Amino acid sequence: MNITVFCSAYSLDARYTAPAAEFARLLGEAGHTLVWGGSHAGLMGLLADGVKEAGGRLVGISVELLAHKTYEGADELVMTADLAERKAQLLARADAVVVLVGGLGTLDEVTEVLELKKHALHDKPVVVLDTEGFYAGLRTQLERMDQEGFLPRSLAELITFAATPAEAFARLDRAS
Ligand SMILES: C/C(=C\CNc1ncnc2c1ncn2[C@@H]1O[C@H](COP(=O)(O)O)[C@@H](O)[C@H]1O)CO
Repeated sequence: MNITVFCSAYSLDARYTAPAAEFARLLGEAGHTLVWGGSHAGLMGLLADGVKEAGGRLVGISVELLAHKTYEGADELVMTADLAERKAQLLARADAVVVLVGGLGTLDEVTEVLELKKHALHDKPVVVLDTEGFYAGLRTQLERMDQEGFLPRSLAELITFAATPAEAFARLDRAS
């Protein structure tokens, strides 16, 4: 499977990096392909290293303005003209989308994927690995949208939350 992962471009504390490394190992050992932003920066680089070391493939979707941060050693590298084109490619290449801890870039990517899913423009699984309850606030906000009639389909159809790398990985298996 091609698994698109959104995650932080920053170097983080071990309580965030360890579950990301574990998820990378699971992906690689299963022979999946990681599709990601194509950078060596922070958690993105750690993830790519882990998938590669465990035997997986890497497809990087980079963007002109961040070309200097490109990961060397991807099996395939796509250079896009702008962030919008990159987001479109990250989704187009995915069989499923996984969200690890991240900042505004990650939030931008996941909200776009959810908005497109809301409009039935795709139906790919979206799984959040909610390490350390990092996404508790986002989850609460989404649940309120669901409960108070702001969503055209149930939240459970749009996105699922996993507490551990193994749980996130198992959800991908069910998606294949
Ligand atoms: C860390 C720095 C620059 C590197 N920046 C990025 N490189 C590649 N991809 C990026 C970068 N910034 C955002 N992205 C995309 O958004 C997600 C990460 O953003 P976040 O704000 O860190 O969550 C990630 O999924 C990428 O696709 C500065 O030296």
